[in-house]
Formats: sequence, C-alpha cells, structure tokens
Amino acid sequence: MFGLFKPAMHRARLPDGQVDSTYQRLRWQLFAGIFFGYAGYYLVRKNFSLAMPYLIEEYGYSRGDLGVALAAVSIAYGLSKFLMGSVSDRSNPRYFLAAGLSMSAIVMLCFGFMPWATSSIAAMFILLFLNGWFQGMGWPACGRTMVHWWSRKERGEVVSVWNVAHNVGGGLIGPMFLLGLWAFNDDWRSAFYVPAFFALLVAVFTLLVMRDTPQSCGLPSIEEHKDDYPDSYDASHEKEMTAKEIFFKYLFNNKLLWFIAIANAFVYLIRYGVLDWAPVYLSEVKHFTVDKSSWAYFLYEWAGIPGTLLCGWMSDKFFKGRRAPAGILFMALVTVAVLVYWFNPAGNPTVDMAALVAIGFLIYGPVMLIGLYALELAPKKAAGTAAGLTGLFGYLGGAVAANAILGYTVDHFGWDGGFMVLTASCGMSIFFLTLALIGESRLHREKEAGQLEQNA
Ligand SMILES: O=P(O)(O)OC[C@H](O)CO
Repeated sequence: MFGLFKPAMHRARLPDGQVDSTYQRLRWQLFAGIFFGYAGYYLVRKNFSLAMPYLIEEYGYSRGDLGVALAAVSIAYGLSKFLMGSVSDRSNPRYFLAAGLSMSAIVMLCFGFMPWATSSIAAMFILLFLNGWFQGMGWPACGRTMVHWWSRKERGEVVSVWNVAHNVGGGLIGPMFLLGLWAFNDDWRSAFYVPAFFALLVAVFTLLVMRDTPQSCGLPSIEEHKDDYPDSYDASHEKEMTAKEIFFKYLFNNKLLWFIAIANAFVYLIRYGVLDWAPVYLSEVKHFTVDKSSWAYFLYEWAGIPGTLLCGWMSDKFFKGRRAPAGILFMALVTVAVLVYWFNPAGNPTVDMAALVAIGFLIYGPVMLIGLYALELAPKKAAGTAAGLTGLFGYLGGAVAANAILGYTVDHFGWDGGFMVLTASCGMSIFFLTLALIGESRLHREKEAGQLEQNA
C-alpha cells in the first residue's frame, strides 16, 4: 500500500522468556490505542448535528437542506468503511488510524474557522462527504488490530468492550459543546473546533501507542501464542493478501458474510430510525418537552454500553462463541420493545422512556456482534474488508433508509406506517441472522463429518 501505511516488517522472535510479558504489555497498550482512538473518531463524527440549530437560525437553511448535507456522512462512511477497509487490511494501523482521525479533525477545523465552509449546502455536503470518508478509516484499523492481537475465544469480550468506545465518544460531544460555549463566549462554532482539538490529541496518542502485527514486534502469532486456531486456519493466513485475493477468494463467494451484511442493513435501519426520529416522534405523538426528549436521546446511547457488554458476554459464554444466536435473541427482544414504544398510549412517559432505553440497550449488541461475526468469517488479513462490507450495507442500506424511507413513510402513512417499517425490519434482521445460523451449523457439521472420516 501507500509507502507510509505499508504493513510493518516481521522482526526476529524475542526470547521465549519475554514473549508472555511483552504480549501482555502490548495488548493493554494497543487496547488503549483502539479504544480512545475510536472514541476520538466519534467526537468528530456526530458533532455537526449540534451546530444545526444555529445554521438554521443564522443562515436560514431548511431542515431538509441540512438533512441532505448530513446524508453525505452516511453515504461516504458506508462506501469508505468498505473500500478503505480493504486498504486497511494491507496497512499499518498505527499510521492508518491516526491519519484518518487527523484528517477528520482537520475537516472539522475548516467548519470551525473558515466561513466558506458553512456558506452553502454544496460546501457542507463536500466537506461532510470528506469527513465520512476519513471516518471510514477508523473501524477497519481497529478491527485489524483486534484480530491480530486477540484469539478467537477472547474476541467476543474484547470486541464488546472496545465497541462501547463509540457510545463513550458520541456521549461526550454534548458536554464538550457546553464546555466550548462556556470557554469561547457562546461561540457555537466551538461545536466544531473543540472536539477537533481533542481528536487531534487522541490522534497523537494513537500514533505513540499503536503497533502493527505481533510478528512485527518479535512475537508469535496470537493463534500460536494462545493455541487457539479458527476452523479454517492455515499458515497462509499470516501472509498479507492482495486486494484481488481478498475480494474474490474470501468475500464475494462468502454466503454467510452476505447474510449478515443484509441483516446489518435492517439492524441499522432500526438503530438510526429509532434514534434519529425519537425527538420528533416523542414531541409530536407523546407530547414530550425538548429537554425530556434530549434526555431520552442521551439514555438511548448510553444504555447501549451495558447492553453491548451483556450481548458479547452471552455470545462467548452462553452460546460458546457463536454470534448468530445472541444476535437473534437480542433482535427478538428489540421487536418487543419497538411494539411497546409504538402502542403505548400518550400520557405514559415512563413507559415510553423505558421502551426507548430498552431499544438502546438491546440494539447495540447485534450492531457489535455483526461486526465481530464479519471479522471472524474471513481470514484475519481480510477482516477489515469483511467488516467493511457489513458497514456498506448498514450505512447505505440502513442509515440512509432510516432517514429517507422512514421520513417519507411517516409523511404519507403516519407514524403507524413508520412503525410497520421498523417492525418489518426487526423481522428481516432475524430472518437473515437465522440463515447465517443455519449456514454456519451446516459448515460445522460438514467439518466434523470430514474429521470423523479422517480419523476412521
Ligand atoms: O457504526 P460504526 O461503523 O461506527 O460502528 C459502530 C460500532 O462500533 C459497531 O460495532
């Protein structure tokens, strides 16, 4: 890949006595890098929404215009998570993660300090598109790190703990904005430059702590170190792959990966459909005040933290490392919570709030599991591209539809129509996760039968 991002060369193996301690130290160091790194990405992903009321008031933009500009982030992010995911699979995450974050922060600095950046919808669309593109460099670089430094049996827990970084980063934007308003004489543009400043600090931190593969630090592969090999593992999985190999050998013909990518589109339709429309639905139908809806919005995000951890833990311990069953269980419960949120009559705000928090608690588990599942369905040198494919479906199929299709449906068929779309999406996500589960069980059976034949 580009010179700067080239994967780090393998180094001579450290003496056996140093392997354990070096692995342990580096894993803590790298986890800090990807956790704070990804939280940093969310600081400059979601902050544009905070400036929107001021853009409407000061520049007279309509909600529709700003919605179009905002869609640029989802479109670019979905494409980039996939395409830059493939670049990331052939890149050193130490530089890749820091570069994406720095570029994203620079875009936000443009919004903060350059008046032309907010002078037209076209300018905002282009800048937000660029931001979405740089944002797509975050997840795959973190994914590459996790699959190289944690073995299959450990991954459920590590991915679920890492995954809450995005709730932490997303949740910090609000307080950071208040800090900016206080420190910079109520300048609303601080919504751009304050998080950008912190994101740049995080980028420097990641540059200092991140490393590439264990072999580039003189260590054995994680599979050898933990004696924990995936079903289809062979020595060729330690070799960096070409884009052609990744796409044609491991992606396009991987049926299970396609099933979970389609499931992800429906999961993201619910994730963003419920979240983005909550303030409007709650005020129009349930007569919530603005401050109450803001709290509901905040609680939805933060309820995702314990929910994600529980889901990852259950999938590791309860379902023995299988991802689809936990995903199906959580999506079935999401369906129940969506129905309560829909049918609860106005005047019972506690039930509405509880239903919304329950959806937040439950939906982020499947969001995380699908990413993790994708990492596991491809060899580790193709993991970023595999996760990127699910992101492509999640954002281009789910997030964009959550805004466009849901808005259009509610306009023409009322909120009942909108909730029918959400409920149908729950059903479709369960359907595609079930197809993945059936496919995976068949593969396991074939493998076991093959082993029995060999032993006979
Ligand atoms: O929507 P993304 O791509 O930022 O991913 C969020 C979570 O990390 C999914 O695992």
